[in-house]
Amino acid sequence: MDSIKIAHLSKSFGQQAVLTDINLTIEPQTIYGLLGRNGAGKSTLFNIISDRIPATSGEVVIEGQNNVNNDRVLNRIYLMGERNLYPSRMRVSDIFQTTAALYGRMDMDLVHQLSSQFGLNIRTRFAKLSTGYRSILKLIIGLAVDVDYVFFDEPTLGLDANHRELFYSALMDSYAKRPRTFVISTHLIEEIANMVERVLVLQEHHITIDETTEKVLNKGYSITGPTADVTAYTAGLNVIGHDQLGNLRVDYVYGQLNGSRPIPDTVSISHIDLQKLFVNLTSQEVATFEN
Ligand SMILES: Nc1ncnc2c1ncn2[C@@H]1O[C@H](COP(=O)(O)OP(=O)(O)OP(=O)(O)O)[C@@H](O)[C@H]1O
Repeated sequence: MDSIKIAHLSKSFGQQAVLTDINLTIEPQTIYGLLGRNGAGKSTLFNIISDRIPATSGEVVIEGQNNVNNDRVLNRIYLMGERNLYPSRMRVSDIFQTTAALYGRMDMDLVHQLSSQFGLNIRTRFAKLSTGYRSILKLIIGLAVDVDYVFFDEPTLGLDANHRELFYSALMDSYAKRPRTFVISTHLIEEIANMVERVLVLQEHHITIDETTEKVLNKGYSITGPTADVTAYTAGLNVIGHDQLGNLRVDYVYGQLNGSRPIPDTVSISHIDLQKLFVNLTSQEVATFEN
């Protein structure tokens, strides 16, 4: 099994640049979280990888071959996108059958098991499904179709908390049985933080972070204490944001702390969660991304 290599990929819509010179390797058998603020270009990236829209320049190479109009390699990937591609009068059961025929391989036992667990009536016509059940239909396909790369674009849109939990556990079960790559784009960062092995952050048209989740979390710190002590301690560090409450200040740092600098008794240091880290990294006008 090969990787997906994205080289010098750029995409503009008219005058608006969305992706600029993206270089990225998506490895086999890895669960990724793709994080980016609204409008950052996550769906655009997914749509180009799956050849639903053309890139302005650059290329996507899947298992050694350029993806454009290449059914052989496009058949190795599945994109669960935002768009609803199915005819409104089509029944759920027919959508499953059609997709199975298109890809050649689908775990129909899993389809029926998940349909029953999610309470999805397979006799229903697509048009009659609620937003949540449209997501459920598409995520069942994403879990059951036998491909090497699955791209989930906002997979839990409209799902209640119970169904989101069910999806996460079904994904982990499926991954354990047949390891393959899942790239999950979501704004519910903390819900996927424990599942994802690598974190990708898309910001300012670029991939600014491509690291293991463990490394990313190890580099995120909050430094809390009286303002003067905190700012003295964090001077020269990569401070990505701060909170202020009266004289109490929290500086958020991404990267190395200064090991030789003594920590004042008044200051406490702890790691921060992925969501807090992401919010601070992407709330700046111009962020810096030190290693
Ligand atoms: N077909 C299109 N024509 C013109 N502009 C587009 C088109 N598709 C996307 N865009 C623009 O490209 C930018 C990126 O959109 P995209 O949907 O890829 O972002 P996203 O990161 O998936 O956002 P969100 O998290 O809000 O879903 C947005 O400014 C959007 O308006």
